[in-house]
Amino acid sequence: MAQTVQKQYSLAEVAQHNKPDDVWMVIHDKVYDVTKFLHEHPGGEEVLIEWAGKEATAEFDDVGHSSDAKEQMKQFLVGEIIETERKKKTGAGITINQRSALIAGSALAIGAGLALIFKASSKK
Ligand code: HEM
Repeated sequence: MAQTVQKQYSLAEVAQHNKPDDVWMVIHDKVYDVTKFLHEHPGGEEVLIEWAGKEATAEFDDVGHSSDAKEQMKQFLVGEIIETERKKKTGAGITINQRSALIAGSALAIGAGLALIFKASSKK
């Protein structure tokens, strides 16, 4: 099947679909219309309504949705976020996952601290 060009939406456009009878959301820079899925969502309709019109990537990932869920969400795909507003930049920008940067930073700081302690104790 040929790759179709996805419709481009701004975050502001998605934000207008924020009512219980019109629920869009952004997950990994893709736009989903989950209005018809609300009643079927195993995690309940409330969470979907709560994130209506919003960027719900972190929340979606935090649940640890199954590959079945990821397969299922494809049928609700209506487009993608315009390139300038995407979290994951392609081209000039780099992908920064702030959480993993924080973890890596802390690990580095702990490592440096331990190295100092070892250095100090080996001087004795
Ligand atoms: C298109 C979007 C979504 C689809 C297709 C989807 C699909 C599913 C499916 C199939 C499950 C059952 C468990 C699994 O297979 O992983 C599930 C559970 C769940 N989902 Fe979603 N989901 C979507 C978005 C979201 C969002 C945005 C949130 C939170 C803001 C959310 C929160 C939950 C929760 C809390 C559960 C229950 C987990 C449990 O009981 O252990 N989902 N979802």
